[in-house]
Amino acid sequence: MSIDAGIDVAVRADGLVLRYGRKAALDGVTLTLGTGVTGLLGPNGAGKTTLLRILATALNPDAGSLRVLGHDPLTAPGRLAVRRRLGYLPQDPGFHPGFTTFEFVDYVAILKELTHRGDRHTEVRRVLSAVGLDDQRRTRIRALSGGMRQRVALAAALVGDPDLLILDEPTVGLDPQQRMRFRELFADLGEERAVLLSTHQTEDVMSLCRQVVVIDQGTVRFSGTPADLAALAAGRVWTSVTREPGALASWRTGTGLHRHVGDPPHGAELLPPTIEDGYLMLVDLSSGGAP
Ligand SMILES: Nc1ncnc2c1ncn2[C@@H]1O[C@H](COP(=O)(O)OP(=O)(O)OP(=O)(O)O)[C@@H](O)[C@H]1O
Repeated sequence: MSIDAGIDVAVRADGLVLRYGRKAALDGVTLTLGTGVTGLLGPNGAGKTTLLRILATALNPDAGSLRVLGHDPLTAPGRLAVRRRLGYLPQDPGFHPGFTTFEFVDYVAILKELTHRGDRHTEVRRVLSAVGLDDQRRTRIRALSGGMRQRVALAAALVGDPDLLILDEPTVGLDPQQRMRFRELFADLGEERAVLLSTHQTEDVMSLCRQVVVIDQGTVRFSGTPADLAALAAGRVWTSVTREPGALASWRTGTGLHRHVGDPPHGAELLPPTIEDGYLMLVDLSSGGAP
């Protein structure tokens, strides 16, 4: 992909601010996204959906500058150019429950300016097949399970083979087999384009993402590789038979032993850190904590 004046950059955001009333949901977010899958982690209310909506041109920031696919989405022509090359899976896709799966994705394809009926229907079949919904084309959306609806929403985001995919919690509600399938799909998609996905699943980030961005209270707390995120907790994860009240986080695992993240006592039995441990070192646990 060579989108931004020959540079492999899909998104360049600088100092994005978005306020709801007096509360800043984003308080100066700066980030760069290139080809590959980037995971966006953060506690509930951190500003993930707000950021994705701005990148997807559904919301204008109050301050800051933005380039998406080489265009300025804060101008009308720039916004149109971005929308033509963007796939967006919002948290609430606004399904019409009376539509069949095919009708809904076809409707999205019409909005995406696929005007030739035959070509459009071929594209709709392609994306439904990509998400494993060949057999549900004629099923009404109201009759689909939550996980299947999620697949319909992803199919809609894939219409037109976009250069940038913005996915708001795409694996929510999926069973482990489907999650694995989605990971394969995202990894394939990320080979040639930029994919940004927000998630609370740290395993998705570990197994899939080239880059991970952590936001908390509207600011970027970390940007780097998943391995670098895990490394933040190196030497700070340990196990013992008893609970440690002084740890940042401490829980009894299925083996009966306790796992702790924080400052280990002298002589503690250290464990290799996961990205969840690194994440716990970053976010303010009093604000909610879970990724
Ligand atoms: N339309 C709105 N009006 C007022 N406040 C809002 C609105 N949308 C979001 N907020 C607030 O902005 C902050 C960021 O919300 P956002 O939905 O971006 O967080 P998030 O990281 O996506 O959370 P989650 O993980 O729970 O989906 C939260 O404090 C939220 O309450």
